[in-house]
Amino acid sequence: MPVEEFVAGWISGAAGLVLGHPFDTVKVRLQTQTTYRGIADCMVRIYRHESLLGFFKGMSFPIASIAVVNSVLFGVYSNALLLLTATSHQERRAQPPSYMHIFLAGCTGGFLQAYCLAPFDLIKVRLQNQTEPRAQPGSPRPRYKGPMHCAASIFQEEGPRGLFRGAWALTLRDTPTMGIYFITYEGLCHQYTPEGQNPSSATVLVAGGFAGIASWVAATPLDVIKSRMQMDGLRYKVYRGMLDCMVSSVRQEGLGVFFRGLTINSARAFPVNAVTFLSYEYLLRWWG
Ligand SMILES: C[N+](C)(C)CCCC[C@H](N)C(=O)O
Repeated sequence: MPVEEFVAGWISGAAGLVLGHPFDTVKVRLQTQTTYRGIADCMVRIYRHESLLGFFKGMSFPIASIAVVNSVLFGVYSNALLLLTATSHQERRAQPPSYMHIFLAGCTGGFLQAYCLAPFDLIKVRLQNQTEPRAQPGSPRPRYKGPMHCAASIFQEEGPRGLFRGAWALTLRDTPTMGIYFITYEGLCHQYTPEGQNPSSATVLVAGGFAGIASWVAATPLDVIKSRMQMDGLRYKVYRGMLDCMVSSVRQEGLGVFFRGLTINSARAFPVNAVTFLSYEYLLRWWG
């Protein structure tokens, strides 16, 4: 089994992650808290109240876990294509796989990575939603002191299953949309690359960027539900399940609730995924 894809997936994911985390924090706050009037208001208030560090809350765990998550995504995707089409990463330029195969391989990668991602994503969302400024004498203490404390508290208070809160919504969010992610990327690369050649850096950047945006547009409705389910159970349980969360969110806030965070997420998705795909492609070419 080719392991290069797993390692390339890990490094490229980490590069994208650091770049996108500040945007991600704003997105999560907009999706789960109703006190912000918009992106600018949220940014200004995070900066004033929590300083620049506020934007980087909850980042350490994703950095540690991206090794597993992105390497599973890219590794499973590439190896699934190998199974479906009997072509390696290099050979696929000359013999491009069908879109059906790309979609299926993407969905498989998305499905499997969702399970690895679920507990890490939950902890990230809980930490991102802590609005208290960094420890200053006399200031209110945040609920969780850090990622390990957060994980241990969830385990104690909500049981082992608590760590997988929102995992269903996350799996439903990622399975089809990872198919969309890879189809958009491969489709755009194919469109703008002469037969049999490797795509240029500019093509990879643009195709990666649009793959990020397209998949996030499709993923946003379930992303909102996922984030809300993850925050649920913290103090008291509001939702009886995913469907209940959807229905009561729409009842209270209208259909627009499904698009919360879409603008900031698209702005984040372009650079993050451009960098992710560029480093992935270059690492594989370098090793190949
Ligand atoms: C499929 N879905 C839209 C959920 C994610 C696709 C992009 C994943 C990337 N690591 C990022 O954070 O942007």
